[in-house]
Amino acid sequence: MLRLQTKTLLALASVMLTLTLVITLASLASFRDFSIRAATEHTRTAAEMIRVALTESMLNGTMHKRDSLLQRIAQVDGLDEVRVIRGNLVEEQFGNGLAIETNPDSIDFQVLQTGEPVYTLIGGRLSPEFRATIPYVATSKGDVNCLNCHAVPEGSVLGAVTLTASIDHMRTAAIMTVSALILAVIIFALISLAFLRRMLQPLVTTAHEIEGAVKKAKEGDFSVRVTQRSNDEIGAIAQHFNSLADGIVCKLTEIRRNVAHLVQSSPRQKGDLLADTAETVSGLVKVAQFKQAIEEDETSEEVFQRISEVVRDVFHFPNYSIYEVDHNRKVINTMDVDGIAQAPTYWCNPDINEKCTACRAVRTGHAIDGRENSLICRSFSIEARQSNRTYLCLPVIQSGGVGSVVQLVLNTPAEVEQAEAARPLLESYLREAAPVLQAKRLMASLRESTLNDAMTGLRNRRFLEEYSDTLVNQCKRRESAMTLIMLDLDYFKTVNDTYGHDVGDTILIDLANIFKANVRESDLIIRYGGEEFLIILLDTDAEAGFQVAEKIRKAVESHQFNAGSVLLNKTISAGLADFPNDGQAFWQVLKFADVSLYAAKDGGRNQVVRFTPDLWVGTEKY
Ligand SMILES: Nc1nc2c(ncn2[C@@H]2O[C@H](COP(=O)(O)OP(=O)(O)OP(=O)(O)O)[C@@H](O)[C@H]2O)c(=O)[nH]1
Repeated sequence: MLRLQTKTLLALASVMLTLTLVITLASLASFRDFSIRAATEHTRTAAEMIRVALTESMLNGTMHKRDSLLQRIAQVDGLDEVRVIRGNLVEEQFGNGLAIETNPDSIDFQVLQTGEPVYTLIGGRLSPEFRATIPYVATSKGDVNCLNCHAVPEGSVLGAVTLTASIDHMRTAAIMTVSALILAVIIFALISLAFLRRMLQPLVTTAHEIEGAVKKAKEGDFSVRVTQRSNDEIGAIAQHFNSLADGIVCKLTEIRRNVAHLVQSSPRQKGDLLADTAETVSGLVKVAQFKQAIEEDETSEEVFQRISEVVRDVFHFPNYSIYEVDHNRKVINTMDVDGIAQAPTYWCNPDINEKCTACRAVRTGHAIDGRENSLICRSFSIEARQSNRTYLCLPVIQSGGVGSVVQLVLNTPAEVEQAEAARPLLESYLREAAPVLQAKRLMASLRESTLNDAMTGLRNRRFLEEYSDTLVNQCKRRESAMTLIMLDLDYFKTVNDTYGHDVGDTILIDLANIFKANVRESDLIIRYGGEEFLIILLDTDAEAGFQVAEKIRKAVESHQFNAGSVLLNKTISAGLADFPNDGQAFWQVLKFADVSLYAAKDGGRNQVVRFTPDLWVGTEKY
């Protein structure tokens, strides 16, 4: 690439060279023209003088001495040869004349014939000479009447004079003049070049400095400044460039400060300030989009799935775990392993699921970095540790406690480095996820509470209303039956009346525990009304259900309820019906269980009555 200064100087040098050439050629041409004109005039004047001298010689009768006259004229400085040729008419009148006058060459001959002068250059390039051959024409109109002596017609050619003059001195003079001109132009060119170079120096240096600074800026280094060398436009460019660079650095620093505030740590700078900042800002934009997405998610499971996608797709970690600490802060649920939702615990000892304090991140609330010492958390999988893997566990703090943990399993030194770089942004994602997870958990527990009975911890009637369709569908899918048992404490009112409501509540809680102890985990126990309960035995027909109901009845009968100062014995009555054997609609079967309960009450209490169609005499809707 040609530099600006070189280009400008080369352009000027070319202009000067062309100018020199033009001046030289123009000078030579005009000089040649001038030389020829001057020689023509000189020779014409000399020819006229010779003609006058010869006329005078004729008048004075000294024509016979014309040879010496011509020789003396030829000695005049600048003339090389003077020769007179007689024309035919003169020879006819006065004879042949001198020998020299009778031997015309081709040019003499042409002039004698035409009566027109001929001017020409002869002698070649080395010693050029100018030759002029001029005719003498007879006239009666001048001072001397030629026709007085010459018996010729008016206008006849009497003869011709040939004059030869060297123009060597003129050529020397021309060369000297042109050389002087060229020298002057060269000196002018050199002075101009030096002046121009000096003029261009600040522009060129400033341009070089700006070029270097822009190159560095492209690599993200905005620290280079340009020296202000003058107070003209170049100086202004340097000044503007510097203030532009200052402005960029200032704005970028401000953006980085804000970004650092947002990610709560200084983003790593790899050298390119602009690219690093752009990368971090686009990372934060993704965090904001992530936040918006999880806020609109319905369940915490969906949020965990999005966190999993971030770890896998944004940060490109193939191996990781996501754990959720249960709301009672006792157990940990494994939400995701390597992108598989609800997968069994893989990268940690499964004991952490049962005892959440075995997870160091949950226990301490700090990030646990296994890179320095992989034994810092003993729950990390032994197999993984033996295969030189390490880990970085980041706790997600929800309402002052650890709500979840994201564990990165790092397989290679490159992944370890990658984790270090990714950590600030990943923690930003987790910070955004924390309140959303907390809100989802709160919503879930609120919803759970509306479906549960606060006193006994059993499901309530609202739960049954929401869940009955699912139950029916399950039954149909499995082609199995379920038994609905309605239960009611006998003479419970007297307990309240005698010992007060608190004792009554304690008895209801004890009763719920007896129910729980006598049915399968998969069965449903619902507090249906005040002291009325519904037990739904899944995959159980009425016959088997009756046995369970009996077992419960006996368990209650034999239980001694603590009424403060005394122990009480209480009994229950129960009625049961079978879905779908007793009825095709759930709420119909429930009604049948209810009427069976009333039959049990009517039958003397402390008994279980299985529904029979004769018990249903009503016609009302269920
Ligand atoms: N302590 C307490 N009592 C309740 C609760 N819910 C309902 N009860 C009481 O349970 C009693 C039910 O009385 P009744 O419907 O007359 O029935 P009962 O006295 O058990 O007699 P039978 O059912 O006919 O054997 C009422 O006194 C209610 O106030 C509760 O949550 N706690």
